Amino acid sequence: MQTTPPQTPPQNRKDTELTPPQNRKNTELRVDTMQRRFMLALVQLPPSADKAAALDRACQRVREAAQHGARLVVLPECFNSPYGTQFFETYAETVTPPQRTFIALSRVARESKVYLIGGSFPERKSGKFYNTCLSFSPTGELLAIHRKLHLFDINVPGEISFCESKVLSPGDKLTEFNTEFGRIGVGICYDVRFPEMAQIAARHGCCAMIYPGAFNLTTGPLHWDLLARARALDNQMYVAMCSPARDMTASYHAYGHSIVVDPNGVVIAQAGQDEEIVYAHLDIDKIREIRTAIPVTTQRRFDVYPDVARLNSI
Ligand SMILES: NC(=O)CC(=O)C(=O)O
Repeated sequence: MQTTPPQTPPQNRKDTELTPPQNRKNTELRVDTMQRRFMLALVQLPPSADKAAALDRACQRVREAAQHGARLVVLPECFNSPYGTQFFETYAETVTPPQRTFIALSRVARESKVYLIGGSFPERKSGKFYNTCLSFSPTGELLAIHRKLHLFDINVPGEISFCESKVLSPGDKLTEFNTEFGRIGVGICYDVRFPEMAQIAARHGCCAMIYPGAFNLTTGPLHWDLLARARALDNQMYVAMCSPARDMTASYHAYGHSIVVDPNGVVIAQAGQDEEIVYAHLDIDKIREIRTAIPVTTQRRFDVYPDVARLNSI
């Protein structure tokens, strides 16, 4: 985690540098310049063991989303590798130097002129492995690297047992970046279960929290929608979660149902279980309206309980 306050003004900063809360007016939406309405697309792709084919298909669908007017496009968790600890080392790539996945995502973001939150892929770095999401600008510039902070280690007896930490290491920082629509926070899948991340992003002025994710047939029906709605309502911000499509022949059965929730906690777009692109208009003014009507953002009692954003100050 970064410990010294960055000097660069937020609008000129690119990636994961976060202004410490004490230097910023909390709860202010970061909409300085800006375009107040834009289209988000979640690309729900089928899982594939063929990395090159999956990457091609992802790029093709990003172009399609851009042609439909999307300005921010999101891919699913592990979109070009099977999701399983036995696969991560085989499919892993480096970010430095950039390898195939980085190069293809950067190129398609540039060619399609979209912001791209490139799902995730297994990353190899200094002898360790991470579940990593790269975000690119419409010029193909790398804006942010998010390494899944909370690893998916669960055991629901008789249902599902998964232990990402057998192979993966956790990331160690929060991820936000600026766009002309507003500031965007990024997490990966299991990260959505940890409300502090979204809360901090909201208090840093983010308009949306975006999670590439791959829930399963046990936790998906139970928690997927509920978590997306909870993070959105608690923080009066947009929340989107982008899943792989379901494939019952794959080793991991993803839930699907990619979802976009508005700052009232209302689901405004949702996929089924198959391959699909879901579109939603995000309206920055709506956040302000909702926060004005039900002003919990400014009614917090930090005199009684601590400001979590300060506790997690980076
Ligand atoms: N796959 C994940 O990281 C998380 C998940 O499936 C769950 O939280 O449930």
